[in-house]
Amino acid sequence: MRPKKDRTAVGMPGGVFCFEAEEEKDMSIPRALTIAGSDSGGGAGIQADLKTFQERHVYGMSAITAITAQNTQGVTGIYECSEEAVTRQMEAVATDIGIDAAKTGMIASTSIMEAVAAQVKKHRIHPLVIDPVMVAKSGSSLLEEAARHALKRILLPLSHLITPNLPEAEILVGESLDTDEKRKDAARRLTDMGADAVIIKGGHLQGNQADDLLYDGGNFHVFTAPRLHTRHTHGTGCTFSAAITAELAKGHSLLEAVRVAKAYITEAIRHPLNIGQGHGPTNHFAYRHLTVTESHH
Ligand SMILES: Nc1ncnc2c1ncn2[C@@H]1O[C@H](COP(=O)(O)OP(=O)(O)O)[C@@H](O)[C@H]1O
Ligand SMILES: Cc1ncc(COP(=O)(O)O)c(N)n1
Repeated sequence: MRPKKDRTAVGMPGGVFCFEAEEEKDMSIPRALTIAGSDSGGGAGIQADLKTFQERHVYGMSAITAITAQNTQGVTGIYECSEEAVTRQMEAVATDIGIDAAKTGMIASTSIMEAVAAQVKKHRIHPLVIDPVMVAKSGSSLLEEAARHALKRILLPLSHLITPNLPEAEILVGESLDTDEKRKDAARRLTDMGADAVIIKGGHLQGNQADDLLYDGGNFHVFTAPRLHTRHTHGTGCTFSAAITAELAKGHSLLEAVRVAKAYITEAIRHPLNIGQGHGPTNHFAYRHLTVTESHH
């Protein structure tokens, strides 16, 4: 791309300049869609997903299922979008731009799940990562109680990967998962219910490790990281599943996608931004700095 001699760009503070559009050339940037709730505080949901897509060099698009009034201290309002609003957003991006991979986050009701599933099938959206968001870290419910069963029936069978945290996995299989064997069995059962693959995240485990257990339908893989002692873990699950989705959009294998996502989320937690007075967000700049540092050695 060539720098453009553009009067609006030249002379902007910070030496900003823009590039001439190469209209006829397919830039072939991978495109990823997030179907999730908006977090006004910018730490979780749509905002975390789009920041992650951008950092992973993927073109990000969104279908907003609900607007939450939220900050690092909690959720003060939830305003659900209509099924029509969700359908039209998905239809708009699928028919024009195209989707290389998609993820779901907060989908609060059965009727919106049905609308999402219809669009996924109609436009053959694949691979689809399902983050079965149920309760915010601050304690607010983000999924109607009655819709928990619908999530298993409607969304789970469409998923290339489902990414429950420990409490979500326990709800999905209906029992406590306090041993490695039980977690392995739960992962197998979730694939029996229709998911191609399952990763049970380790953020809620006891102990010094935050290890995630992946079952790819044939084998188990454990992605390890030390438990980082911080209260700034708002949006970790959203960030992790968005990073996996971004790598899948590039055509990478599931194992490679999870490997990159685990490194990304670990750095994003390791270097907190200290934003807000409660549970602060993940740091999307951290992995960039890590890779830049690595390339200098
Ligand atoms: N304190 C922590 N230290 C290191 N990794 C963490 C920590 N908390 C969460 N993670 C990691 O962040 C990712 C998201 O997990 P988790 O927090 O369990 O999801 P959720 O946000 O859905 O509850 C996983 O890879 C998990 O291992
Ligand atoms: C809109 C929205 N989506 C997802 C989460 C879950 O994130 P967390 O469990 O880190 O609070 C959230 N709080 N808000």
